[in-house]
Amino acid sequence: MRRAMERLTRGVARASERAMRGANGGTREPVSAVRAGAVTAVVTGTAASAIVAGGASAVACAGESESKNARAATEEKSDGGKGIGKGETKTPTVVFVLGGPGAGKGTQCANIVRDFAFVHLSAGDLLRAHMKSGSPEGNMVAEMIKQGQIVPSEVTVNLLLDAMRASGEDRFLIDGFPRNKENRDAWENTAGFDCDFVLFFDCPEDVMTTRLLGRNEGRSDDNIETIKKRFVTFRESSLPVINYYEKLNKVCTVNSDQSPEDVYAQTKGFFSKFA
Ligand SMILES: Nc1ncnc2c1ncn2[C@@H]1O[C@H](COP(=O)(O)OP(=O)(O)OP(=O)(O)O)[C@@H](O)[C@H]1O
Ligand SMILES: Nc1ccn([C@@H]2O[C@H](COP(=O)(O)O)[C@@H](O)[C@H]2O)c(=O)n1
Repeated sequence: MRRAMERLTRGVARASERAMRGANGGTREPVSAVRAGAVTAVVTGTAASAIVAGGASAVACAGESESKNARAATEEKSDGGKGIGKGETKTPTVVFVLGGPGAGKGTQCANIVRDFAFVHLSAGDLLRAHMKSGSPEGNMVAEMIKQGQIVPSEVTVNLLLDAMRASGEDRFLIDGFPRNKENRDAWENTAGFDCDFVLFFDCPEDVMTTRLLGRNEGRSDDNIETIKKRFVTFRESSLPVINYYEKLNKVCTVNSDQSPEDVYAQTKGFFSKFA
């Protein structure tokens, strides 16, 4: 684990340099990854799954209650981890947790942590803590969050790696990451291992809007103006990432337009192999 983390840290500087050359806060993702007709569906409030290409795979994943790819990854890991990463004998288990703003990612991660041996790392929480530093970089992060924009990957990946290292653990729910292609590239170029699977909470925008406006945690981005911007960022930059993993049959989709209990009943099925 330690060697994997040291390698991650070395690699992140190189990847960040590459990513930062073209970084613009999350608008570089090709919208072509999203099916054309579906964009309208999202604008009108249809659940995001309507625009994720390869939806059949997601249904298959949900129907199985355990991702085929997650199982395959576990089988590889139980074989000493050979073939994962670059000569590492042990790699962390990572589940990326994605979904629109207010879809319920944090709420469900808390449930998973209670019942399974995972560390929850929220990219948004790490960035919010970082912005309180008052440093120039912290101020930049504060402004980008207020505008609903995606912070350059160098910042986020470093915060995640530091937190992973500090935990001393080897199973992580990484919530709200990767949020765009730049995030994903930075991860791929540095980690040397991919996620086991992506847990995608799918929820209509009108439902998410109501939840965010009722959250009442004093967040600078839980206001209607920023919420609209966050939805645009999600559609344009984050859904293509889900599309990408969908094509790899790695997405486990949960309909999060249900009570928290019902959402969790569906969610925990994907973690049975970790019990
Ligand atoms: N299934 C649900 N039904 C109703 N309310 C919910 C549900 N899940 C979460 N909430 C509430 O909605 C709000 C947003 O939930 P949460 O913070 O978990 O979402 P999130 O996806 O992590 O959001 P963000 O991406 O903005 O951090 C919270 O106030 C939470 O209590
Ligand atoms: N990978 C990420 C994750 C988050 N952000 C910024 O933080 C904001 C809040 O994120 P939540 O997951 O807590 O909703 C988000 O809108 C982004 O501004 C980011 O840049 N990169």
